[in-house]
Order: sequence, then C-alpha cells, then structure tokens
Amino acid sequence: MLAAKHIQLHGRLQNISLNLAAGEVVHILGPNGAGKSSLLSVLAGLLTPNSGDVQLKGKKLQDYSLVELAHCRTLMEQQLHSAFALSVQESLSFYSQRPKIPPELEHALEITDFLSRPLNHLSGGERRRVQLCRSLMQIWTAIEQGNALILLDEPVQGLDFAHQHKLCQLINLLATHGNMVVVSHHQLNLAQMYAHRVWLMSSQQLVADGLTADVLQQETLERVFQCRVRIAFDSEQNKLIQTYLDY
Ligand SMILES: Nc1ncnc2c1ncn2[C@@H]1O[C@H](COP(=O)(O)OP(=O)(O)OP(=O)(O)O)[C@@H](O)[C@H]1O
Repeated sequence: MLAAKHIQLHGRLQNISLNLAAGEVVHILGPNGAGKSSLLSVLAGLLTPNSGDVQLKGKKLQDYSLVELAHCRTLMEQQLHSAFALSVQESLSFYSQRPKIPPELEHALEITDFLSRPLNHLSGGERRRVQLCRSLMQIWTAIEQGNALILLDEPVQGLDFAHQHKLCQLINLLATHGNMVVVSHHQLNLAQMYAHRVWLMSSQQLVADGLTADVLQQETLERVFQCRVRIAFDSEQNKLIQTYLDY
C-alpha cells in the first residue's frame, strides 16, 4: 500500500493526497506541466516535498535507506540517457546481476536481438525498451514476490503501436502478482483500455481520482485539456473505445 497525504512541492504540486493498493494499475494523465513527473519523483522518494508525507507499506519513505528503496521500487524517468558507448548487455548488467532477461520482459520488450549493440546506436523506441527492461530488472526479485512499486514516466513515448500495447499488457500482468504500478502518459485510449484507475492532474493538483470510465468523461476532459473531445462508445461490449479531438 502506498499513501500520500497533503503533498506540497513549491511551484510543482499542491495539496495532493492519494493511495494505491497492491495489484493496482493507475495511469496519470494531464496536460504538460500539470505535475505528473513531479508527483512520480515524490512517490519514488527522489524529491522531498515541502510538506506532507508518503508512506510505503506503512513506513515513511524518508525512513527507508536508498538501498532498501532500490530493491523494492523503480522509477523510469522520461529522459533517455545514453551518453556512454555501453552495449545493451553491459547496461543491463550494471543494474541487475541476472544473467538472462526474464521471459515476460523479453516477450513484451523484445531486446535480445540487439543485446550486443551499443546503446547509443539504437533507435529512440529501441532505447526506450532497453530503459524499461533495465528499470524492471533492477527490482525483478521484488516483482516476482509481488512486493514492488513500479513508477514509469511516459514509458510509451517513442514505442510503436504494437509495443505500446505489449507494454501495457506486461504492466497489467505484473500487477496481477500484487505489484503496484503508476504510469504517466498522454494516451487517453491506452488509459481507457488498461488503467484500473486514473489520476487526472491539472495545474499541479489532482483534480480527479477514480475508475477510468468515471474520470474520462467528456466534460472533465474538455475542462482539463481546454479543447473539445468526443468519446466513441462500443455498445456491444459496453466499453469506451476511443477518445478523439473534435475540431
Ligand atoms: N526541476 C524543476 N524545478 C522547478 N520547477 C520545475 C522543475 N521541473 C518541472 N518544474 C515545473 O513544475 C511543474 C510540473 O512539471 P512536471 O514536469 O511535473 O509536469 P508534467 O505533468 O510531468 O509535464 P509533461 O506532461 O510536460 O511531462 C511545471 O510548471 C514545471 O515547469
């Protein structure tokens, strides 16, 4: 269980309270600058809020050592760092002692074919897949035990259509073991398909927290994104299928 109470971070987050249960997948949505990355950094214990606190499994984040946190939570940041000419294999070994990529990760991320290539010779999407693999392998033991907190900041950025869906399916699979997952991105349709719950942010505040279908309402989206939207509804399957901009 993860719980945040009255988080304030000057100029970035205002009075945010939330919680996340074992096995839940939450997608954070909201306009640029809304505070999604800042919130993920606070939940990871990498940014200390000016007031309020975050508790992971009943213990304040600041009472965990960095080593303890590094074994049970991962934060994949937006930026791709590949200044060094390390190979993909060397980069993975740096973060994990495991000799092999777990099959679930390989199935979704498909990176075995370029293990021997230098990271900085890969395409943007390929590099993103390596970055995801590395972040998840870092805490793979905790993930296998269903004990992990997985925080991913715009993980689908640069991924092709098929890999976006494979990643979302992987995330939901990992949650079935009891892991907690928070993912920020800008794809309303992926949230409609895969999120258990949505945190909608705007102007550094959490403006809605609820079941996906309840939060992704036309009126709410139009207010937050300041544009007209339309939502297509599949009446046979009784679910939302697509959100699109209405010109
Ligand atoms: N290092 C920083 N120092 C001070 N302010 C920052 C810093 N990083 C971001 N901000 C500001 O904090 C606010 C929230 O930024 P944040 O990066 O959390 O938004 P975001 O929702 O992740 O945006 P995006 O969708 O563009 O990635 C913005 O007003 C931003 O300009």
